[in-house]
Formats: sequence, structure tokens, C-alpha cells
Amino acid sequence: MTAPGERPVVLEARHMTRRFGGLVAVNDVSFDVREGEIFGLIGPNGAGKTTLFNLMTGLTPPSSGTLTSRGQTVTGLPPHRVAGLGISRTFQNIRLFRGLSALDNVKVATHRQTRAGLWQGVFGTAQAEERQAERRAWELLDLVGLSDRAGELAANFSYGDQRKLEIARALATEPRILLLDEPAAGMNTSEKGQLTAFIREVRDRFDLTVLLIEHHVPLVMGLCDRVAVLNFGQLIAIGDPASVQRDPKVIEAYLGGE
Ligand SMILES: Nc1ncnc2c1ncn2[C@@H]1O[C@H](COP(=O)(O)OP(=O)(O)OP(=O)(O)O)[C@@H](O)[C@H]1O
Repeated sequence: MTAPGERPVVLEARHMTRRFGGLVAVNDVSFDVREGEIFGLIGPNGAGKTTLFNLMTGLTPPSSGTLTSRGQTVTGLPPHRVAGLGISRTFQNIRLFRGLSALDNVKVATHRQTRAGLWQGVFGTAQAEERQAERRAWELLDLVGLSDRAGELAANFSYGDQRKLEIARALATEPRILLLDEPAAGMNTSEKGQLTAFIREVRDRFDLTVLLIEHHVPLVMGLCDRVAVLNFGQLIAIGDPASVQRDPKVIEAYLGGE
């Protein structure tokens, strides 16, 4: 088996910067992510974590700097093109279709992957694709443990279950790289406990690279292969969880903010 440090780099962030007026939310951030890694992004409130995810997924254009994935430039592409490169995400503020069922929320995302167009209508493949989308949506709901509630409106789900539904929806686009923005937020203690095994299972089963923003420190430390720490937009530490946790700059950043 290839050692983690020898696996190919799948994301290269170089000097990524984003200014909002006079505020530098992300300041000259560079790092690599390797295939199959579970890579954590932590930092105090307002450190720039979500802005960095937004830069990486086309929601916010960078002021300067680049992100490439397997030689392809990601920065400058709109979100759907970024998704087309196999980079999918969930959101800190959940973005489900609250008035649709759990099944339809996932199905809508699988549809983005099916080849819509004239030819499928002409050759009558639309129904087959519809059935395939439905089958895949059921599989993904099963994976996140929600298939017995497939017909319920997303709005009726607990916060923790909505997060799981968001993960199912992100997986429906068949990503190679999955970005999770605070996956444990709103989950109860037992759900948080199960999340580590779940994220590992998803990574292994779908052959994914996973990046996650998370405030729940035990989850980050127990789950991530490497952790990057942002503070006031700057990358102040990167490495394995134990060494990052001991880093005086990281301790200072967290204690200084209390
Ligand atoms: N669209 C925007 N316009 C102006 N300022 C913004 C915008 N988005 C983010 N910011 C600012 O950029 C900084 C970084 O915010 P960001 O949400 O990325 O931090 P974060 O680390 O994700 O924080 P949290 O952990 O609280 O979610 C904050 O000062 C925030 O107010």
C-alpha cells in the first residue's frame, strides 16, 4: 500500500487571498492535500475557514492566488464547473430544499450527473436514467441511515439528520473530493461519536479525499490525518493532529481568543 506521504497531490492551494474591503479574510494561504487524506481545517471564529472553502468551491472568487486539482485550475470556475471537476461540499448553513422529501433532495443532486439532453429523449433513455437516479438516491439514503424516512420533508428532520442528508446529497454528484463544513454541528453526543467511523467509511467506500472544517476538537484529532490551522486568515500551522495540538502558535491563537 502507498504511504500517505507518497500519494498524489489532488489539491494545490497557492497564495490564496481574499479581501473584503479592508479585511483580509484569507491571507496568502498555501497547502497541498493528498489523495485519500482526511484533512481538517480548524481555527477560532472568524479565522477564514468558510471563506477558504468558498474560494475552493467557486462561491467566492479569490482576490489573488490559485487552486489547482490534478493540474486543472479550479479558481475562476463557477460552482457547477467545480462540482464537475469532482469537488463537492456541504454547508455550515444547511442548504437543503426544505419543502422536498429526503429522497427528492438526493435525487435532484444525482440528476445533475445524468446526461440530460435531446438524445436521451429521442432514444427513450430518460426513464432509465430516472430509475437509476432513484436507485442511487435510495442507496445513499441507506448509507446515511435515513432510508426509512425517505418520504419525509427535509424541513422535518433534526439538525443532525439534515447534516447527514446534506452529505448524501453531496455524494450524489459522485465527487472525488468532499468538503464538509462543520459536519458535527447540531449533532448530539452519540451522533458525533459515530461520525468519525462514518466519515472514514464514506472515504473508503467512495475512494474520496475529505476536507472538513470542524470546531469539535476530539472529532478533528481522532479523525484527521493532517490538520491546518487558520488564525486571522493566515495559515499558522499544518501537520499531524498531535503536533498541531502542541504547537505554541496554535495554543496562543485559541487561548488569545477566549
Ligand atoms: N461576504 C463577506 N463580506 C464581508 N466580510 C466577510 C464575508 N464573508 C466573511 N467575511 C468576514 O471574513 C472573516 C472570516 O469569516 P469566515 O466565515 O470565513 O470565518 P470562519 O473561520 O469560517 O468562522 P466561523 O468559525 O465563525 O464560522 C470574518 O471576519 C467575516 O466577518
